[in-house]
Amino acid sequence: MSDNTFFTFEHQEDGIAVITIDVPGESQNVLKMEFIEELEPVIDQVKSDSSIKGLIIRSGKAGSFIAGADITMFGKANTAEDAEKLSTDGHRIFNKIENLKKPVVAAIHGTCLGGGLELSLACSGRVISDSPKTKIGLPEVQLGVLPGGGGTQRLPRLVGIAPSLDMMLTGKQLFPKQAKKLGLVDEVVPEANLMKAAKKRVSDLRKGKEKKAPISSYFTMKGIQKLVLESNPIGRNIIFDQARKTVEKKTKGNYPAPKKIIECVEKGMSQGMEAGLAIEARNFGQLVVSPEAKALISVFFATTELKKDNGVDSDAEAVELNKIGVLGGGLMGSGIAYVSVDKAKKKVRVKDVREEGVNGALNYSWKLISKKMKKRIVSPSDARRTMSYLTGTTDYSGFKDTDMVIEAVFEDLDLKHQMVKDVEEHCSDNTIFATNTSSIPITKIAGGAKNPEKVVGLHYFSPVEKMPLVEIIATKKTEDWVIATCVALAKQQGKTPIVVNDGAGFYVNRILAPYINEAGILLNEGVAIEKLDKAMVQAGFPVGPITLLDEVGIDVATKVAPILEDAFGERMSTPKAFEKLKEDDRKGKKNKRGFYKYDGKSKGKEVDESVYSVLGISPDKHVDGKEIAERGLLLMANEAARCLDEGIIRSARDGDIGAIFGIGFPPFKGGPFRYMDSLGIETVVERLEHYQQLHGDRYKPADILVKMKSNSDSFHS
Ligand SMILES: C[C@H](O)CC(=O)SCCNC(=O)CCNC(=O)[C@H](O)C(C)(C)COP(=O)(O)OP(=O)(O)OC[C@H]1O[C@@H](n2cnc3c(N)ncnc32)[C@H](O)[C@@H]1OP(=O)(O)O
Repeated sequence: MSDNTFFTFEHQEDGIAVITIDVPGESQNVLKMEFIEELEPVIDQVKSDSSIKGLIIRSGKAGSFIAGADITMFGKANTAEDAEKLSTDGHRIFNKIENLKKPVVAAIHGTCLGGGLELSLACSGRVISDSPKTKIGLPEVQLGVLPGGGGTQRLPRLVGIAPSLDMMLTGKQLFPKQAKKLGLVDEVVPEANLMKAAKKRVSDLRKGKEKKAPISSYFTMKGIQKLVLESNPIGRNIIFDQARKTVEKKTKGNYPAPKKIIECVEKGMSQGMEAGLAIEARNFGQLVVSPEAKALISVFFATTELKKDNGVDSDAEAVELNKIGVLGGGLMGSGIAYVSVDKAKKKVRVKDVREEGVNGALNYSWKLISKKMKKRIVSPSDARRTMSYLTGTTDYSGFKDTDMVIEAVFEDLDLKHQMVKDVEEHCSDNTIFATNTSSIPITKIAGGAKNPEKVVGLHYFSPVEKMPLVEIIATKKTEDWVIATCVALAKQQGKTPIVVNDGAGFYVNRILAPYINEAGILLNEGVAIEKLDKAMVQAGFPVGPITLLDEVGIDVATKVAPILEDAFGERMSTPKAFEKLKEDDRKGKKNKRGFYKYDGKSKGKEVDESVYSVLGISPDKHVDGKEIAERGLLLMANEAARCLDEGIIRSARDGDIGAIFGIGFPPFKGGPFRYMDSLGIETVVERLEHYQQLHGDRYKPADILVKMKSNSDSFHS
């Protein structure tokens, strides 16, 4: 047995050699350059040593095969050529593995992502554990780069062009059974049998019993048609054209990586492996140094940091929550109950004043859980067990032993005060009272509380099961352990939490308001509805501001607006357009009366032109889409800067993540603070002043920006 820094190499008596990867000082195995340098001579040794009949590559870490190339290496590459070399060095060693005339089997348990999967694709066989910890995929696109370890070449050759594009363009991670079905792996076995299965595969490969990986179900199940489509140039062109169209529709040209992935696969399939690898390395190099990749990588590291953050400046510890009460079985309450039972595995008791409300909440969870059951992500017995955590009531029975109660009732201060009183009466003195209000300051809700130190805001976004952010709002009195407990719960619910201080609109709604208001002002000036939406979608938001208003509800927005106007004055005043539409009983999608038509007759999305007559305008004003986008982005960023200055958010990092995960701020810009940094604070101030002269003081640059401009500062180092 020989020891290396990154792995041990063991030549066993049965003639099989085993490499056990265990990168020191890391919880996940990651591929570093030094690892490649260490591995190369060992592969040469395997090749030349005739007593070695086959090789198994496995991990020595629990729950992590290999999480990919070490992403920190990307930041150290100063030029595209530096980054290209990372890829070509990887290619050299992976080619050596592929070209060994001996079987090499990857024994995979735990995360097998990016470069980790690419290493295993260079092997002649792959066996994986059936553990829920085992996930397999090429997530590089989410970092703004592409699989640079041969993935764009080996994956399509193994599973087919269309399925490989699907994996690489979405970055999706597959569970073991899905990977097997796709033909990506040969065998799924219990973790305890992994090495036994790997050895058997080596032996079978030696005997020629298993020359090839099983044919992907993509070919076997969907039939010969697809095989024909992929095996001739005309058919392949159809697939690539379709992929390009889908990518363009989704990315609006804002993300360069997907296009380059398609190019790599296309060239590789038509010009051969060598040419494919060359273009892969070149494209990888260019992407690594692109501003989009830098922004997306910053989002990855910010999210990773937040996983370890307890949300407070002290070392306060979260208390264990055994049972959670949820007040209100509406959309938000149902969603909160679902993530609490299904993800956080907590006992949950839902209370609603109406029986139908309780049933609605239980059904909501059941629908989502049975969907997972149908997809075989959970077994029927697991699904039943999860549902058994969830119970309902129309009174406070079963609330005495709740450790936390989350209220999700109407946005009415008196009602919230009643909830606080009820919880004090029916629960214990230690029960945390969390409110899911999106607009009422938490300090006001805590006003009449006996234990205001246990009152906290827990602001989820709709739909709860999909939206990744939770805003945790602390008042001056909220105790640190209460905040730390909410942070821990949100993480268990699969969310990324940011802790903010109490203030009108908290953080997310506060920065959203001027952006939405600007759309209202432009609309009132005669800019067409679809133009406003298109400009922001083109800029990288998932939906435009007007569509968002229809989704959230014009009534809801106009309820939050006066709170913000009271707190911040004229710069937040509600545009006349929204008031007029509210008077016209337009609530948006929910009452099928909004900016768009919801009559079921319109083809696609159609503007409800009657909005213009309600507003007394004709939509013929021309404002360039780029200007619309810049105005919205600058107003949002300017307000974000004020939030940082006032201590509403704890850091620029939290502000970036809050905006991306809560609003859909374009991830390729890295969040409002990275956006301002990338423009340069001087430019931000100049652009705001330019619009201030044209449109008034709502564009006045935040004090912090003016200060930063004179010191040539940036938010992130
Ligand atoms: C050439 C190639 O094609 C290019 C590539 O391979 S690019 C990389 C592709 N891989 C990825 O994108 C995976 C990124 N990692 C993840 O998604 C998640 O970390 C994970 C699912 C692997 C594990 O998640 P989780 O268990 O919650 O652990 P998490 O807290 O995120 O990570 C643990 C540690 O591993 C680090 N880490 C994980 N993957 C890493 C990577 N690829 N590079 C560097 N560090 C990584 C994290 O930064 C964190 O470090 P820390 O403890 O010092 O803060």
